[in-house]
Amino acid sequence: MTTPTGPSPAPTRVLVLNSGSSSVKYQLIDMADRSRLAVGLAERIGEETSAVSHQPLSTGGDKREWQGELADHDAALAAIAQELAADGLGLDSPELAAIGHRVVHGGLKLTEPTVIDDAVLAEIERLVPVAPLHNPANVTGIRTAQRLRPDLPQVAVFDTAFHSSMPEHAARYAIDVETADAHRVRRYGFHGTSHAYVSRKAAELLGKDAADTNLIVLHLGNGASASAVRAGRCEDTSMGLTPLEGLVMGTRSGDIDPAVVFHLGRVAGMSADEVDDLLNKRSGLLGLCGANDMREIRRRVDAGDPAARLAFDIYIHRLRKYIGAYYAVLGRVDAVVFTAGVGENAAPVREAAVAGLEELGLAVDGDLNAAAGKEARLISPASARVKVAVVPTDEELEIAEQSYALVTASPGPGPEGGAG
Ligand SMILES: Nc1ncnc2c1ncn2[C@@H]1O[C@H](COP(=O)(O)OP(=O)(O)O)[C@@H](O)[C@H]1O
Ligand SMILES: CC(=O)OP(=O)(O)O
Ligand SMILES: [Mg+2]
Repeated sequence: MTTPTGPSPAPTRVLVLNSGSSSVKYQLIDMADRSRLAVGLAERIGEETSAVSHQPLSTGGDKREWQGELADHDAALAAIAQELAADGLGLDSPELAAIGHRVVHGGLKLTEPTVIDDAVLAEIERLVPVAPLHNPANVTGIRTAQRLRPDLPQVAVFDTAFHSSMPEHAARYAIDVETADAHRVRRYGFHGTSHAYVSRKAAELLGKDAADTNLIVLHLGNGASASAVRAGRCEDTSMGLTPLEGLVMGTRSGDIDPAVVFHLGRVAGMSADEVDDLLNKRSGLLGLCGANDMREIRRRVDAGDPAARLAFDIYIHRLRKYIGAYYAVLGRVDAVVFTAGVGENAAPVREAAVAGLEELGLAVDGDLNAAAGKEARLISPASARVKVAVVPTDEELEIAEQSYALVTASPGPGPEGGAG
């Protein structure tokens, strides 16, 4: 057999950046075999105690961790680039095919993975007011990556994309249509990359065709959202115009009577920005009991702390309301699926979320639920009519898949493919 000679092989690696308000999660993935070459996290950006943890998986090297000050996202990306370069995986590598960015809000126009140009970046910036915790960090991540590799396609994959299939009766608020349309006030939904990925994996786990599968997907991380998925399409989701609506989250209130905002303005003299800050950053589990990490809340619940107990109960009550609502939206449910940090790890949350719902065909098996695992798995008894599943999300792989597919897509019939 001869070794073919000719041009060097096309690049197959994608660097995925998931920039949050104070952190950047990243993964370098080789799409030739979907292997992770490196994964890492820069956190507490903007504080003196910023930290980077980097795991070079391709070399089998040990995890490297250090603390120091990363003044801003620019500094964080420079540190990430340095860590990658130390393993011979630097951003200057000719093997990089694209950088894929998680972008939280794409609005009405950006509903597909998109190669970022000036107009796309301007649109992501225009949407900052409706994703104030997320889009600014996404913009910084994109700008810095563009500066480091101006020649490389930068691809945006939007959290809102999967939910753009929502029917109008789920996407619209019941407010004056002209006002809503003039200001594009409607429900967009978020965490869509996760809901899409987890829905596909859940159908596989159930051994069913996605086209014949109805799911309630519960993405419970720091931000949290539920979605009703019929045949692989989103029919409703709990987040709305912004990632504030819906479930109780780490620091966000989720659903409240909108009149709370006017009331606080009138009786507490709070400005719109102050209420925004209250509901996004000082509410949810943190506002209720002073902690937003479910592990700490469970420890305190087990120790008999009443504030933690009430916070947990409020969190669960809201979750159960959405399970009931989406059961009714879908009519028939094949599975309730838990994912993200809390959903994948917190057995007491999963147990409490479906406790007493046997009449709806829902139950968890105590042993299966308690067993830790990294794989997609069923935790309902074999006899359950509606399955309950834990499916680890993988937003980074999904972003890499979509970015790579976009930059390697055939541009249409060329000289070889044409009728000639
Ligand atoms: N073993 C665990 N038990 C309970 N909660 C956990 C566990 N591990 C992680 N979590 C929760 O997961 C949350 C983070 O989830 P994650 O999906 O990583 O969120 P995000 O992507 O929004 O940062 C943490 O705030 C923590 O409450
Ligand atoms: C949209 C959103 O809430 O994202 P995260 O959970 O990463 O904060
Ligand atoms: Mg997340």
